[in-house]
This record gives sequence, C-alpha cells and structure tokens, in this order.
Amino acid sequence: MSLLELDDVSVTYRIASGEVPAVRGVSLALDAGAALGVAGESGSGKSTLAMALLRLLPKDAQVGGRILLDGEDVLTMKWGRMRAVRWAEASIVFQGAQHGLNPVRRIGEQIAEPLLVHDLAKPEAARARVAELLDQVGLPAWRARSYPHELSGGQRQRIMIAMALACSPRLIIADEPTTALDVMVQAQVLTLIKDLVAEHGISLIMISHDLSVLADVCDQLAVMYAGRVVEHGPSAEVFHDAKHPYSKALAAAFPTVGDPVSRMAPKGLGGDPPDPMELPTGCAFHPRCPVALDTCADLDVRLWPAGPNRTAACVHARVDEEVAS
Ligand SMILES: Nc1ncnc2c1ncn2[C@@H]1O[C@H](COP(=O)(O)OP(=O)(O)OP(=O)(O)O)[C@@H](O)[C@H]1O
Repeated sequence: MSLLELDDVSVTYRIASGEVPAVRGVSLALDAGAALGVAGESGSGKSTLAMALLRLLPKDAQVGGRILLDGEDVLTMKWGRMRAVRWAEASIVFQGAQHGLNPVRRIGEQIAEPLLVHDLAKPEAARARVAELLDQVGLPAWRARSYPHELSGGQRQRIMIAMALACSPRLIIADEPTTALDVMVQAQVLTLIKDLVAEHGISLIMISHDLSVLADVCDQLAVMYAGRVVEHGPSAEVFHDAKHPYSKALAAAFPTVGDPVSRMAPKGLGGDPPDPMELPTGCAFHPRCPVALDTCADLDVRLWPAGPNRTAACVHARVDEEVAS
C-alpha cells in the first residue's frame, strides 16, 4: 500500500465574485521512502494541493476527493487526530523561512516546540534532540541560543528543515524550499534535503516551478497545469523526454549546465496561464499549445497512458487507443 494516496482531489475557493477551481481531480500515489516532485507555473495549484494534504487551507476552500495517509483519510479525520498527524507523521517546509520563524523566540525553543507539543520528549531530552537536529542540518549546537535575525536566509531554511524533521515524520512536504535563497545556498539546501530523506527513509513531496531541481531530487514527477496533473512519470524521463507540450516547454525553460546547445535556446511559451474562473474548454492548455488540434478545444481530456509507467493528458502522447484528429 502507498504511504500517501490522492484520489480525485479537488479544491475550490469560494470568493465574493464566484468559485476558483484551484485543484481539479488530482490522483497520485507516493510509496514509502519515495520522492515525488510537483511542478507547474505560478497559479497552477501546487501550493493549494500541498496545503490540502495537511488540511491547512483557509475556511473558504472546499476540498473534495480522498487523501489517504497510510490508509486513513486526512479529509475526514477528527481535528485532534489531524493535529497529531501534523509534524509527527507529516510535516511541511514552506518557502521563505523567515516568515515561518517567530522573531522573538530562540531557535532552540522553536525547534523543540513540536516535540513538546506532541509530548514526544521532556524538556531535557528535547534540548538534546535539538542539538542532534542542528547537527543533521549542518549547524553547530550553540545556534539553539540564536534568534532568527542572527541567521542568514540559508541557515533559517536549515532551521525549518530541522523543525520538519523534529518528530521523525514519515512524510515531508517541501513547498518551494529554496526559492528565496541565492543559487549557491539553494544547491546546499537541496543536497541537504536529498541526503536527509534518503538517510532517514522519509517520503518527500517537493513543489517547485523548476523542473530541473525536481528531476535532481525526486524519483517521480507530476506536472500541473490549471489545477490538473497533465503529466506524470519517472522524473528523468519526464524531464528529458516530456510527452506533454506544456511539460516540454517547462523543461526547456530550465536548461542545466552541460545540456546540449539545442536545449539552451528553448522556445518560450506564449500567453499566460488561464484564470481558473475562466478556464478554456476542452484541454485547458490548447490556447497556448504549439501542437493543438481543432479538436483539443472540445476534448474530454484525461491522463492517458503515454508509455511504461507514464501518463500524459495530451492526444499526441496517447499510446493506447486510436485518437480522433
Ligand atoms: N485563498 C485563496 N482564495 C482564492 N483563490 C486562491 C486562494 N489561494 C490561491 N488561490 C488561487 O488558486 C489558484 C492556485 O494557486 P496556488 O497558490 O495553489 O498556485 P501555485 O501553483 O502554488 O502558485 P505559486 O507557484 O505562485 O505559489 C490561483 O489561481 C490562485 O489565485
């Protein structure tokens, strides 16, 4: 059984001017110890999906479908159970560490808090655990006495990772964990995440708009567009041989050093992502798609098999059935 199973998950925000379908029918599974990357442009629904996993969405968000964590549906859990699950079984690292830390409390107290709140350690054992966690994220034990403003952005993000690890969760959700950091520090933090999840056998969901980062850290990739997963498969295959034209454009937008010259000059995608309140008919990507057919505007688009262990929501990628063109 998968550690995490998403079955037809949808999230709709109800706002004054109507309904915003931010996530639409997402089904994904994550095995214990595996790492799944979720990619997509700004507004594609990645953060909404991540927040839905731990029921951290605001009240105006209506969530449908099933989110099974070790077989237990997160969406129907009692609040007491939900609070126990957060940190202890699954924790989340947000982008921009400085916003997540309390500026007037010492780092050590903040890392120890989830341990004390969940009654997983007495104060003395928690202090020892804080030193151990600081060591795991590459910081000296004396940093426990520092305040957040005494640390760099990269060090603060390491603290957030230490907090996420504190209760030894089985799943960590990392939402753009390195976006606010400079390139060198980004690489260090990514290596740290990669090493820690491998060492502790933790499952990881990492969210980013950068497919190359996800391909480096994750085994599987899901690409989101307008609230839907439009491609899913082994990360190296999706990154180097995308089947969906949107994933192709996204992969081409992040060439890596050493790539052949052909990949260094990607054709940019025209247009903007659609407003979720005014989604195009059929395939939501068709107005921007360089290979769209007339029929794509009316298509009942779904994730079709697109090769071994791969799916893509594009008629050009289907391998199972005859398609109308
Ligand atoms: N609280 C909210 N109320 C109404 N609409 C929202 C709310 N939060 C997000 N949205 C809308 O839901 C859609 C998905 O947003 P979301 O933040 O999940 O996307 P994202 O892919 O994570 O983008 P980014 O990379 O910019 O964080 C967007 O159209 C956004 O405007």
